[in-house]
Amino acid sequence: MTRPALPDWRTTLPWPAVDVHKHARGRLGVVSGKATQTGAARLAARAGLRIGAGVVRILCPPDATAVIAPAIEAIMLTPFGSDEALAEAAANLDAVVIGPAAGINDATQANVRALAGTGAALVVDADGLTVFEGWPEDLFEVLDRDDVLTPHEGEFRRLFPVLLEQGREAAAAEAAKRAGAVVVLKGVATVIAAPDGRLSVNDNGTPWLATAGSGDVLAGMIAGLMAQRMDSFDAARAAVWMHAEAARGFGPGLIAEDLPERIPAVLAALYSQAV
Ligand SMILES: NC(=O)C1=CN([C@@H]2O[C@H](COP(=O)(O)OP(=O)(O)OC[C@H]3O[C@@H](n4cnc5c(N)ncnc54)[C@H](OP(=O)(O)O)[C@@H]3O)[C@@H](O)[C@H]2O)[C@@H](O)CC1
Ligand SMILES: Nc1ncnc2c1ncn2[C@@H]1O[C@H](COP(=O)(O)OP(=O)(O)O)[C@@H](O)[C@H]1O
Repeated sequence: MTRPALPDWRTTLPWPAVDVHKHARGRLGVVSGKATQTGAARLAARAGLRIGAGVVRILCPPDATAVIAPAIEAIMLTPFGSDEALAEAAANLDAVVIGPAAGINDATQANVRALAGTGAALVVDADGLTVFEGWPEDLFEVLDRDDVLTPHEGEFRRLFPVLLEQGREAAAAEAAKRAGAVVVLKGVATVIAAPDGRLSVNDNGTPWLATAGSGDVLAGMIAGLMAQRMDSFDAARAAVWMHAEAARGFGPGLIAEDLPERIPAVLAALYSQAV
């Protein structure tokens, strides 16, 4: 029986070395929303841990601490009370997710800016994108080329109001150039574009992913690979493919909580094909 061709990013997937320790496997942070909106961050954090980041920490507003603490085990928790405190808490992180259920308010904008000033590579999703509707340049000017934006089409239009008229691939390519960052335009066939012109269209999507919180899981998966120092474009391509493969493996009845639990099977299949 012939095996399906391995995805070309497979060779750069981070496998742990024999002498690795948890900090060397990558430190990931996920910014949570307020006390009533913590689920999205917990989904992203769990996905980041499952995909191999060695240490995962949720950074939360102080009021969310009592809600999140009883709902996590391996994941750690640090409260922050201001954007400066957030940047301090993120100082030694390799990658950070901000946006899922973060809140559409000035604090989220300030938090994105503060994180952009740290050494961490960013995945900006959901509210972290929406808060820049009307002034996207304020976001683009603080991004680095290894940061990743993960809009669905609604969020994409908020930052790039007319680009989708060119078609999804051209729109994503132009958006990546304008943003100076990797753009993951989510949808049936997710388009991944880098500011240097690299572009990829994912081919294993499944409508079982159309369920609340699945994008939060994807953000955590991408950032989890970036925390392990995978190139951001490859991390996005790999995570989008594995996210869909996890959903396909589960099938009917899938909810976002199921996705992180399917990641080990997807990773194991990739690993066994490679050895
Ligand atoms: N467990 C949790 O805690 C979860 C928390 N979450 C958090 O909740 C917050 C609000 O989330 P949300 O879904 O209401 O915001 P958002 O996606 O902007 O939708 C607003 C409008 O945008 C549009 N639109 C949406 N999708 C589209 C698409 N693919 N393509 C095109 N258009 C699309 C659509 O407009 P319509 O088409 O209805 O006119 C829709 O009504 C946010 O912080 C999020 O992170 C979620 O992550 C879920 C799990
Ligand atoms: N019909 C579909 N076919 C394939 N993938 C889909 C479909 N609908 C949604 N998805 C995927 O599901 C995820 C939804 O993300 P998002 O809209 O941000 O949801 P949420 O904000 O609830 O987390 C994205 O990865 C998107 O590509």
